[in-house]
Amino acid sequence: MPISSTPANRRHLVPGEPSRRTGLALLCAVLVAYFGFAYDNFFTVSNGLSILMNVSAIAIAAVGAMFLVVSGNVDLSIGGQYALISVIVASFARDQGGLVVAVLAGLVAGLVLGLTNGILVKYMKISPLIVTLGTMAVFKGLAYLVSEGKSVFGFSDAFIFLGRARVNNVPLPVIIAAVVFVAGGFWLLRTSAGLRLFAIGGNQQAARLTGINVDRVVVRLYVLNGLLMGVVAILTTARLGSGTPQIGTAFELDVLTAVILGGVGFAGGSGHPAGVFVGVATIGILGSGLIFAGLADWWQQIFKGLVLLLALGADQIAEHRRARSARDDPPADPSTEAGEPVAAGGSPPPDADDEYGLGVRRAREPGEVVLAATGLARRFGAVFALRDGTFSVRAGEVVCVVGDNGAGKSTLIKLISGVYRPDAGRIELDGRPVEFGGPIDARRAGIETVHQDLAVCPNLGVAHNLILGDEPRRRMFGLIPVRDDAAAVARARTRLASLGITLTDLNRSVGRLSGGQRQSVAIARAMKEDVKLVILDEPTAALGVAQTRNVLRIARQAAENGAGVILISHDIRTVFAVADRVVVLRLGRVVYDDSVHRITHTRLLHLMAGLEALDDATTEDDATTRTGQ
Ligand SMILES: Nc1ncnc2c1ncn2[C@@H]1O[C@H](COP(=O)(O)OP(=O)(O)OP(=O)(O)O)[C@@H](O)[C@H]1O
Repeated sequence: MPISSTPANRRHLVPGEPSRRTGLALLCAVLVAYFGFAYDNFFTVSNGLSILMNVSAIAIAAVGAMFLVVSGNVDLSIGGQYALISVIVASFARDQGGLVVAVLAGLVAGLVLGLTNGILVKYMKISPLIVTLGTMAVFKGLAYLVSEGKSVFGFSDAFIFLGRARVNNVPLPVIIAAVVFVAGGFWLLRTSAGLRLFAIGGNQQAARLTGINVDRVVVRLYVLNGLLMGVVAILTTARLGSGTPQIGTAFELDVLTAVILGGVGFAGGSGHPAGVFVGVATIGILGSGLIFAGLADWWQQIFKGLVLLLALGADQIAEHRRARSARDDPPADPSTEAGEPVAAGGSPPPDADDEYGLGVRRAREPGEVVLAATGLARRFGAVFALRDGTFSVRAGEVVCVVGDNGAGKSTLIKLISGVYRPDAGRIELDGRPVEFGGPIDARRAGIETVHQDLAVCPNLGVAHNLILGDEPRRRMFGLIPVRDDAAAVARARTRLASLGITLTDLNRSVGRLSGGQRQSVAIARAMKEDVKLVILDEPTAALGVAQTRNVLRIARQAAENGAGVILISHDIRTVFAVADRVVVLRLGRVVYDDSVHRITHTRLLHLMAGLEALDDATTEDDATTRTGQ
């Protein structure tokens, strides 16, 4: 797939990977052509309006379903919600007689049902498929219970008018569906909240680490979905003049088919409202055409089921093609993979210990202490993961923390980045004691962590990944708050340039970058303007030599830009290539903390492995060997 470059003045970047299923729009065109030729009355205004009327319910519900599937969730209970809300609305419309009361009852019912689904899915940590399969049955059953299995009718004219009113001969439900669809599509593509749905669908953990409250977003999506089902049920009940528990049978089949047929990936993280529009149109035309053909209900079910299977099959093929093209794509910028190290102040010849040839020259003297950890301890049950974590990091300094497996490195880092609370000891940031209730607190205080699993969203572009959680915004027409992608690109360019990273296409999905480039993006994201400390957890673990060299150069540059850097590594060569100081952990204690110039490879290995007893005085030999002085 050709990758377009990102013009600096592009005002809008589409989030998520393209669906690669635009071919399915053809299905819609073929159906229209076939039914149009086969049946004389198919291409009439009244049939067009009747199709629009019939799909208006699907179109409104498809907006909620699109949001859910993009975020990696699903709601199978919408048919049950449809039936239950319909009989509730009908009961209120009949007994209370008032339009407002019936509408409010429908919206409140939708809100409660959506909230129920959201809470069950998120806080009970159950798969959305299973939860909503269960609630589908419950809601359906309740619809029969509430209505005693009968249709509820006898509404006021005002209520019936809501479903049957026309504006310029266009039914009101069609107009409402169009407004909901356009507003929903705009919200998904153009706002920060919409971008976050794609992020959650692409990598939920990464989204969470950028500070997005994933649970809250997902619960809200289910609530919104319930509200939209409220709108659908109100309009249909008013139009039909009755509420019945049979309504909504196989409705979820129609809606999900439209959404998946329309290119929304079932795995989450991709999709476009224009595709969903085509999906909805296809379902509407197919439904109408099958009625024209005079086929019985069960044939319609069979056809729609087959179309859903076709859509899911196409989704699988599209996923496969996406993965293959990501594998086959050349790195976006070979220069960032094999580029020569650029150290501040020029590139001195690499010394003997600098096996990566970084040629680091410290242009800046370490500044004030940014982080001071004293006596940090943490145990898990009977296991002392960390007994005495005492060390400090200065601004502009790279401190490598090394140690054998189980030495306590990750625990130390998790205490500093707010993942765990220490059992004992204290952390000072810029000379002030701090206590973190969670990672978000640490990030707010200026501590950024690049985790080993990178925590980037592979389905989002470079610029979108860099701004996630702190998206620049602007007001469209001075009124509507939207994401400011031009500012996002500008911010991304500045950030990448400050670290010497050259990626020209900032709209390229991060999943299509090489491992080294992905790591560079993750580090760049951590390098916020006000960052004080950057923690890099094994940043070169899975990289080749050229990529490792590049990532280490970027880590070094982060320090040269003024941040304190903690780098966890198992690789001794990394330590000597990039560190100012090295901290060795052994069995939960700091057993060495000194300049990298005062230790040899051998002694460092011995300390890590516990082969050398703690020796206060670093031997003269060691120091001489390393520094060559
Ligand atoms: N959540 C936990 N529950 C129980 N034990 C834990 C937990 N986290 C760490 N430990 C234990 O604490 C010790 C230190 O673990 P830690 O992960 O901090 O070491 P590490 O130096 O990062 O190791 P590695 O290099 O293998 O990742 C180990 O014995 C580990 O099994």
